[in-house]
Amino acid sequence: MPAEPIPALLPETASWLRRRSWNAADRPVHTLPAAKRALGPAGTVSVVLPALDEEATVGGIVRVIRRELMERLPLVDELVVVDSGSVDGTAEVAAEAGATVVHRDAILPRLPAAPGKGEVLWRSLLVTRGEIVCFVDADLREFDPALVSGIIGPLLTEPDIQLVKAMYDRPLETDGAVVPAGGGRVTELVARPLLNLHWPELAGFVQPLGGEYAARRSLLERLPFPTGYGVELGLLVDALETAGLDALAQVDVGVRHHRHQDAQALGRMAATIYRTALERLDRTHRLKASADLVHPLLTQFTRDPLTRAFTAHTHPVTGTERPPMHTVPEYATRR
Ligand SMILES: O=c1ccn([C@@H]2O[C@H](COP(=O)(O)OP(=O)(O)O)[C@@H](O)[C@H]2O)c(=O)[nH]1
Ligand SMILES: O=C(O)[C@@H](COP(=O)(O)O)O[C@H]1O[C@H](CO)[C@@H](O)[C@H](O)[C@H]1O
Repeated sequence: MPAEPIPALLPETASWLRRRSWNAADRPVHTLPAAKRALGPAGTVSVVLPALDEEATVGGIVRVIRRELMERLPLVDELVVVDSGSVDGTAEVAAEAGATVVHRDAILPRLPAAPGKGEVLWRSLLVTRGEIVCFVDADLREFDPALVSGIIGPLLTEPDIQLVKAMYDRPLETDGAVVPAGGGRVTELVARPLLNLHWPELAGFVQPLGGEYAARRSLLERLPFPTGYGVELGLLVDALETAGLDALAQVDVGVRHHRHQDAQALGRMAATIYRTALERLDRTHRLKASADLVHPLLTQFTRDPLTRAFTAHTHPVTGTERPPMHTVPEYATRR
């Protein structure tokens, strides 16, 4: 029995992985201010933290960005926390740490704010000035400034790049227990399968739902923003359709520690993401009538223990099924 051929990524996705998947160390942070200066106004950078009840973590993130990427190295020009309707001390803590804090209701008041992360990311474009906009979640712990400088780097040095996603290990850390690479549950169970089957060009993204990504304002201002948790999948798919795969990139920035929601909350997130995907499948006519026209491969990533690089593993997604048993002749004569 000949061995089944090992399935592989789409050629353009494999090529993309070789040319557009980097490490933060590829662009040492001390070299970036010169690249920024050379760009002039096109090199201005705004960092935006969407924050809903993040008083426990937002201050630490703001302080590190200010100290490392505004004071020690002039990389970031403005640091804005958009308060998404917090009822805790998020606004006070963020302001005390040195961020500009804007409440979502103060932005475009003629349009009442919808609940959700995407809503505040969208509104942030109205109250920031940078030509490069970098989104960072406000629930991160042990925040490493490379999560910002790593994804800004390509936008300061590669004119053709328009959007850069961070990639990182995502340990699942709950109640003192740590499951290495256990995080990104909606990514692994919903988003990655959806993207692989319907947008296989994007199968090379290690963290398609990651909350740390940077993009040129000239791209972001042309894209719709799903107002809830569909924003990451929506922006990634729409950036592919608008700018093309070669305008997208990802950078390995190490590890990301964040607060984890429970399974019921992630179920609501998954439903929103699935709906966001369905709307785009319909909009771009990718929703194939026949199931055998979806791309039948799933590519997952693990970090190689020796090279420490993310390594792709591609698996077939079988869609075969058997006919109703009553149509099988032997069934009628069975004893
Ligand atoms: O309605 C919302 C929901 C979330 N967030 C922020 O968006 C980021 C990511 O949200 P969350 O941590 O809930 O998502 P997870 O990382 O658990 O998927 C965090 O900074 C949240 O404070 C927000 O601003 N408004
Ligand atoms: O990637 C995921 O599966 C979810 C949940 O992560 P965990 O399972 O709690 O580590 O987290 C992401 O998804 C959200 C929706 O796109 C983003 O808004 C978050 O920034 C991101 O952390």
